[in-house]
Amino acid sequence: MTDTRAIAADDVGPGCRKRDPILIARNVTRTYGGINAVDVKHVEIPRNKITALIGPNGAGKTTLFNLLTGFDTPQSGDWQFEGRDLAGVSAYKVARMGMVRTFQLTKVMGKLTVIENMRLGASSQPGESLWRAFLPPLWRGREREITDQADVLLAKFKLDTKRSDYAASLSGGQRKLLEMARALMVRPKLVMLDEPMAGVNPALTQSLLDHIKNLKAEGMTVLFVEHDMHMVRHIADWVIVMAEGKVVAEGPPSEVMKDQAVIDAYLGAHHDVDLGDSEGFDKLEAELEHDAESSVGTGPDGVAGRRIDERKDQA
Ligand SMILES: Nc1ncnc2c1ncn2[C@@H]1O[C@H](COP(=O)(O)OP(=O)(O)OP(=O)(O)O)[C@@H](O)[C@H]1O
Repeated sequence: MTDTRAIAADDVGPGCRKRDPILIARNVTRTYGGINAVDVKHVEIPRNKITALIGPNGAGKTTLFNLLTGFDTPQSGDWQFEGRDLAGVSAYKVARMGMVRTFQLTKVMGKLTVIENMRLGASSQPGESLWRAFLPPLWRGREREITDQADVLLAKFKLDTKRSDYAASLSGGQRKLLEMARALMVRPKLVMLDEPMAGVNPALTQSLLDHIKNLKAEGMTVLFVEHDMHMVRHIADWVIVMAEGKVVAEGPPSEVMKDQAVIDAYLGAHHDVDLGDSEGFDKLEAELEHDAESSVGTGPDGVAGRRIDERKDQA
């Protein structure tokens, strides 16, 4: 059933409190030379919603992703994921705690096969524990589990036919799918996608959109950076806008696109972005309505291979 309760806990605006935040960040700053790449006083990401992080080039979106996921270190600030402090926690551990991210330029390993890439994404590898290494039945069992989970995901992302191909042979869009599928190997709670649609051909765009919507349908939270405003309007429940390192606006997509601070932020750097036009958006809606590929609501096994009854137990 769709959750129609308000996302914000108080007045909607930059830095507003959420009814049920999964991630809370305070006073996070990062400077490069004299530039304030990120200067975020307070931001909260709502649980089990799709939040778009938008803003003109150089606004600090990717830097904020890097800081929150342990790929970069801020000058100041603290942030909690599911109530646990993450400042100083390595990227590897952040992912194992259930917060994963993908990159603007995909980081799949070209010289490994698709299935090998998937296996690398698993939360614990058989070789990681010394005593397990001395007990072959234990690590063989875990290896089988990892491979089975990877195969389920590859089938869902329609990459199963590419299983033994080198990742380098995939198209840009397929690499994005592989990176997303690999991120799901840790059965995350929060999935952060940096420009998931960039460089993806129109045939795969619909499939990617569906996968993002499926993540939410299966109980996950999504935070994504995107420049395509029609995509944002189509799938986001909430939009956070950054400019010059700060959060300058946030709210539901239809409201945010009308916000003067957002229009001003974009007019400086992004003349080509059409924030108000709904024609393209309506066309996209119509196309997706007839999208036979849509897999929202598929069977008891979700995209992440976690059974729906299992997720209900955790709720
Ligand atoms: N490694 C770095 N060294 C120096 N400056 C950097 C570095 N990374 C980011 N910056 C600067 O920090 C600011 C924020 O950059 P960032 O890439 O986070 O913006 P963005 O909103 O993700 O932009 P885009 O939409 O173009 O990806 C920019 O002024 C950028 O030049």
